[in-house]
Amino acid sequence: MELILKYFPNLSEDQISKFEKLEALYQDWNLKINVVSRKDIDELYLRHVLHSLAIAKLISFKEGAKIMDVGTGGGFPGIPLAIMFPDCSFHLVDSIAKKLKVVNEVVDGLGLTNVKTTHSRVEEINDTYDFIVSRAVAAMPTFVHWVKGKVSKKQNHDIKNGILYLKGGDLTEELKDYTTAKIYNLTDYYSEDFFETKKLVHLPQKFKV
Ligand SMILES: C[S@@+](CC[C@H](N)C(=O)[O-])C[C@H]1O[C@@H](n2cnc3c(N)ncnc32)[C@H](O)[C@@H]1O
Repeated sequence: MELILKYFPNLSEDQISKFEKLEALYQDWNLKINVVSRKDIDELYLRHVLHSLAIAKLISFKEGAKIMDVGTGGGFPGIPLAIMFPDCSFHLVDSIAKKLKVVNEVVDGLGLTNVKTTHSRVEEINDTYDFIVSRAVAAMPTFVHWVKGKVSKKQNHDIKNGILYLKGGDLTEELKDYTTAKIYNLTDYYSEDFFETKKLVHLPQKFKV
């Protein structure tokens, strides 16, 4: 938890309490339904919570913003972001029901009221969002295809609506067709070795003018 406060020192008491509760909730639920690897559970705050919150280093979602987390798995990056931005609504989607069982239990355990979950492939979701966040789900061309038409055209933020994707490694090849993509190195935000190769990609939605 000190790790979170190191980078996000202005959390409210309620946010601190929710972040603190995450560890016990995931430890408990992960024993019943394995959604997070053993090694990752031991380093939950580094590998999952802080990593998810890299998005909050780039953007402060405004009150009322709608965000979808595609392929949320055990709730990342959606749950840490929902704690960080209590005035925004988060839609966490995954195609595997047992993962969402864990997410729903964690959401209930925390008393989070700004999270909705749907068991579905994202292609079946018919709604629009200010931002679509994700981590480790599909290569960018596939992902872009899946979420086409799901980004709202009404702009309310300092950066353009679109995709915010947490990715690792060399992205040159994967992003070569996306000339508007902006890549942020997580080492600009965090000093831990874990983030050395990690990146956040912002792909603004293209709009006809
Ligand atoms: C490697 S896991 C990543 C989970 C989580 N985002 C994380 O970083 O811990 C990929 C997740 O994407 C989900 N997924 C894959 N394709 C999907 C699709 N088309 N629609 C919804 N979820 C999908 C899988 O069920 C799986 O839970």
